Amino acid sequence: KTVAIVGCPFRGGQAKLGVDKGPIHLVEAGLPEQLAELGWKVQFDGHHQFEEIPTEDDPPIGKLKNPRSVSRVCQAVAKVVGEHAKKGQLPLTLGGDHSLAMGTISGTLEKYPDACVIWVDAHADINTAETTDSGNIHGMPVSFLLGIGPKVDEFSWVKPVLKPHRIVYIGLRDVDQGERRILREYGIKAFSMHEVDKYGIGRVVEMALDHVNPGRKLPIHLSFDVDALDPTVAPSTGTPVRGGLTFREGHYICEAVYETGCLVALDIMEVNPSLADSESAKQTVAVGCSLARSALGETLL
Ligand SMILES: N[C@@]1(C(=O)O)CN(C[C@@H]2CCCCN2)C[C@@H]1CCC[B-](O)(O)O
Ligand SMILES: [Mn+2]
Ligand SMILES: [Mn+2]
Ligand SMILES: [Mn+2]
Repeated sequence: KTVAIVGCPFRGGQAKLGVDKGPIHLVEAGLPEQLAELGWKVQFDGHHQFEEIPTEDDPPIGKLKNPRSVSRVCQAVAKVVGEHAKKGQLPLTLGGDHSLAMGTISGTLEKYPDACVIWVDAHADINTAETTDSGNIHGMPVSFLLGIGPKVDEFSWVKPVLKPHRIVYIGLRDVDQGERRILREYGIKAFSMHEVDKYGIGRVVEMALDHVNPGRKLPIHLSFDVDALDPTVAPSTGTPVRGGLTFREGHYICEAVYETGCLVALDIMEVNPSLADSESAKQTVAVGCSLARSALGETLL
């Protein structure tokens, strides 16, 4: 089985510099070799060069920042991920900020229209053009994929391919008021850190899978924002929030998803190597690599 590494050096979905360097740090930490070690055939065509749209040519649309750049890059990513998936490969997208998931999940669902999404994150990333406060599109990908909220012409290419009962969240602990309303209104299942504490990660993952993939027959797209982990575990990320998943809880999710045998696509997002001292940056890059390995079959015994 081939894993196709899609390096996406992109930061337009948010304001901090450095998250576009995530892919190169993950690759230079040896991720391709580590996956080959696990027995994967590894295809890595080099990092995608997204031609930048100069800021002066990409003014906000309403509150949305860098809309043309985000749209163009995500459309390119959707095409690349879709192509790899159609070839029967497993696309592993390395971010880059989480707005990229508009592209990755669009690509996956083109090949696997009935795929379900497991979204591991401190945040719901489900703000609409109306509910967003920041205007940072990395806080919005899920709303575009569901086709909810006011239409934004620039993003008309994003088809409403995702259904509310086909996504489940694990790790939420910083959800805006508007997002809380949307989660309730659409009946979207979310296991916050409260549920992780209450039931333990084993039961939470089982309940999450039972919700979106009851017979374990549907393909799974795992979209992992490293800020789901506690900042002591993954410090070098753009929007850290205290009280997150432990190292083991994060890896357990990946191991359990791999065990289903249903994984068809994986995103490791929001590693920003330039946000902390080099030790913390290295630690965060190393966690990104180990999460990917666990989701792709690495076991402890
Ligand atoms: N909901 C957010 C948005 O900007 O829309 C607001 N939040 C930051 C904000 C800081 C002040 C207290 C409330 N939270 C970040 C989140 C997006 C995270 C995107 B991800 O990809 O990193 O998950
Ligand atoms: Mn996110
Ligand atoms: Mn997040
Ligand atoms: Mn983040």
